[in-house]
Amino acid sequence: MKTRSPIVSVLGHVDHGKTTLLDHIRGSTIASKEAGGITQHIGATEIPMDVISSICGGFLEKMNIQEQLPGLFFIDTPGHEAFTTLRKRGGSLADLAILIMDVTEGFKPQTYEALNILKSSKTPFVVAANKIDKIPGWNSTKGECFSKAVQNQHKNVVFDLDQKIYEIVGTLHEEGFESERFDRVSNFASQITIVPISAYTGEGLPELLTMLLGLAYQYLNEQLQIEEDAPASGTVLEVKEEKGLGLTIDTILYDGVLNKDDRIMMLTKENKVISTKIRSLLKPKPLEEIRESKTMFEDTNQIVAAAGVKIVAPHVDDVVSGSPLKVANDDNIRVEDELLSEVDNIRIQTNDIGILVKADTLGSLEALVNILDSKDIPIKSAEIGDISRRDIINASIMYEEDEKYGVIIAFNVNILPSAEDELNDQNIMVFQDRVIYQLTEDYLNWVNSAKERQKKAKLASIIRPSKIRIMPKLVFRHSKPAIAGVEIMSGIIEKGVTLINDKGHVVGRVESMEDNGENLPKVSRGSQVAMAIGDAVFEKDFEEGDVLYVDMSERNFFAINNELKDKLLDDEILTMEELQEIKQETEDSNWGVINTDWSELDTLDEDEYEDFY
Ligand SMILES: Nc1nc2c(ncn2[C@@H]2O[C@H](COP(=O)(O)OP(=O)(O)OP(=O)(O)O)[C@@H](O)[C@H]2O)c(=O)[nH]1
Repeated sequence: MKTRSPIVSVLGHVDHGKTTLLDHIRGSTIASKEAGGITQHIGATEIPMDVISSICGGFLEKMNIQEQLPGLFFIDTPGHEAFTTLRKRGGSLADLAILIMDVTEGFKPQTYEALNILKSSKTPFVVAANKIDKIPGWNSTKGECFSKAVQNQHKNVVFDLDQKIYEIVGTLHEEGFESERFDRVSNFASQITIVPISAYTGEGLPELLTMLLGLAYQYLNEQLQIEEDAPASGTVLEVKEEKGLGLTIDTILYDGVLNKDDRIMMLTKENKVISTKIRSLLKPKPLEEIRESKTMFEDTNQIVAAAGVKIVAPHVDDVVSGSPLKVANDDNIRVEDELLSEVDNIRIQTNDIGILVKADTLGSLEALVNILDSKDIPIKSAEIGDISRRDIINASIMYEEDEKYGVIIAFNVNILPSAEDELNDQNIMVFQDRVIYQLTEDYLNWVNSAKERQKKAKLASIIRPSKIRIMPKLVFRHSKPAIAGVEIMSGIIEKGVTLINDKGHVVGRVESMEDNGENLPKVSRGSQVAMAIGDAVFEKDFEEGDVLYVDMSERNFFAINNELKDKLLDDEILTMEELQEIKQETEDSNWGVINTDWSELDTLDEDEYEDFY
């Protein structure tokens, strides 16, 4: 057994300083070469303990931390959001995390997202409140520990910083975490530590690294014990083409040992297990040698966790980023089962009806599905890979079931050209964003605004009460259609409505209304227009001087009562009452008496809705 370095990932919003922090940590360690320097891995950087001790000065002793760990192993997060969701068996690939934020900006969408991911993967983390040197009046000293640097500041500057820290404490509290500035933490087991730093000047880095080590000692004892000669386990970061080498797999090993002649198993985008034999194991060359030889990598025969390694092997085209990687030299079936059970672990509950989800890696798919689940958004299918024509067709089938599920939520994937064409022909929505949590928000906002739009459309289609009078001596045409001069006596009348007389008989449908040669779609009280009434015959269906009412169904009547009544004018209300009287006398003595709630209308399907109108 040996203790490996804890794997640390740096998460945070765009531009809040992830790269600068990692660069600074690397930079300071390169500078302190005599202390042993760093090991550059594929996709990661390892800082040995003696280097950390030299950066942290007396802090480690002060914290009473024994030097038991080989160092800290930082995954190179920047520019690759999917890293935030890399997983290993039973949780996140990272054992520890730094949640970094710009102290002058506080929480931003990706900060919330990172926090959610840390919460759901239960990864212990430290908050780095970065860019303290940007606080107006801050007096920087390169590489200084925060505890000393803060003594060099004017009291107003310290006050400013504290205000900002307390805002972060407040937001963390709302998100379910108790936290404090590291030097005021009373209980390390229940409070998250916040370390003010500048990734730029290096201020506060000693404390940041010390706090990480503190977390490692507190939480990670067993997790870090590995068997040095056990077959390796790892997580695939990326499959990528490398000049002269073909397809290679960048992998982080978190357990065991990988040998050059090992056979390995990984998962494909289709969740199938592939088995392949390693051709070569590569690690980065030291910087000076890269300059001389221009080749970036060197061969190695064996590599022990924790480590980042580039693997050259055939048949790896379909391997998915985030896939587990395992050595399978003898008991292939067992290893295959283990891999498949990892996929099952990503518990994706699918429904008959729901949205489609696409993501680039197993980890990001899992994170996305978890967030959608927590918001009770049903998922029809969740898959890795670009959006294909088949996805668009499947989403359009869902659209037929329910408009709000005719949707694809996609993280870090592209729309294939053939799918673009199909998409143009369909009504479905594709949501794409680099922030997982933003995708869910956008989708929910869209669903809500669609509901609002539907409601507005329903309101707009309610027929309003209105009555008209056929003016004497102004019947211009007797039939097909009958055309007469009319006066609008109440309400607003729209083209297309049906008119009835005071005996409840249908007179005809308003085909058009005209005034001074102008065609009018709707006309309001007091106007006089020439009205064409289809199917009506003068002196059979209506006479000069007749008062005619706009006809409506009983449900429309209730809809007005429930939704529009306070918007009606007195004369319109009167017209409603007159219409009700006519209906009660001619159709049903209870017409318009038993009210049905409008909200029921929201649950009507299309046919019922048509019926209603
Ligand atoms: N003043 C100051 N600027 C900083 C500090 N840390 C980072 N910056 C600047 O902020 C900008 C963004 O920093 P990055 O390190 O690239 O941020 P990032 O989080 O890696 O950004 P992405 O990789 O795009 O997500 C750069 O211009 C940095 O120089 C800091 O402590 N102080």
